[in-house]
Amino acid sequence: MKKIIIADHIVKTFGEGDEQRNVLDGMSVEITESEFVAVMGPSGSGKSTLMFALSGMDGVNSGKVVFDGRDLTAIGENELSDLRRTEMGFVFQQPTMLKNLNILDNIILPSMRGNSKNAPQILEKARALMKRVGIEELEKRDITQVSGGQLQRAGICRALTNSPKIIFGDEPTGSLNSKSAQEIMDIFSEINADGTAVLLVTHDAKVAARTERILFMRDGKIVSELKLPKFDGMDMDDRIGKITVKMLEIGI
Ligand SMILES: Nc1ncnc2c1ncn2[C@@H]1O[C@H](COP(=O)(O)OP(=O)(O)OP(=O)(O)O)[C@@H](O)[C@H]1O
Repeated sequence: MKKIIIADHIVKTFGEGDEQRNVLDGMSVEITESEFVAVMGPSGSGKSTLMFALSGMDGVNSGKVVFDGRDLTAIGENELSDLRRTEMGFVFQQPTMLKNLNILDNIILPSMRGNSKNAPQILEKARALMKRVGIEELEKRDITQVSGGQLQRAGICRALTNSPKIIFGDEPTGSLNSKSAQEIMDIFSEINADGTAVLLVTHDAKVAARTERILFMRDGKIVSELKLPKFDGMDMDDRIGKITVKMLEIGI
């Protein structure tokens, strides 16, 4: 299978002088096309920093990140931001949306930038996605007039409107109740089943248990990983058990 991301001995340093610290400590990782991956680890172990490095949202001090054949450490900021906009999707714990735009306009805004000639197709895609995640009735609503789960669904539609090759999620279910979290994970599973790679940073074993490879981080390194078969909707307890045992084994 083709590798969509190859990160080779990446180092990311924060702080200066005595405070200087390698938050990513020369780590390497590869993500395959259409993989469903979770990154777990204690607070401060570098999970979000890794996600920022793999997506080119933040640079690295040394090492290389190759995304679909392009070296993110060697291309300019404009090319990088185009690449992020067109080939990657991002979902955060709290979707940042503009208060003066309705849900639909928030969803299409990033895809429209520099691409207004494709407005009809973008609109069509956005509406199809909204239907798929069950928020088609909400397109005219203000972002303050929907629930957290509905807003997160809108965030996922926004991330998918450009048909990215990978979705990065940083604690995407972190602010949702367990029913909404479950529904959002169903959506991520479907997106992945359609062939989009999904990489989720999470503290939640229930979220990680839906994926097929879990990377465990500590002190800026991947210290272990766990592979799981595709989730069949039945074996949740067993998967959570395996993750818990692994975490105990490696002491995180
Ligand atoms: N811009 C920054 N400047 C200085 N230090 C930073 C910066 N961003 C992150 N750090 C530090 O790097 C370390 C790793 O942060 P990161 O957010 O990647 O951890 P994490 O594993 O995602 O943690 P959490 O689970 O709490 O979100 C932390 O000690 C954090 O304080």
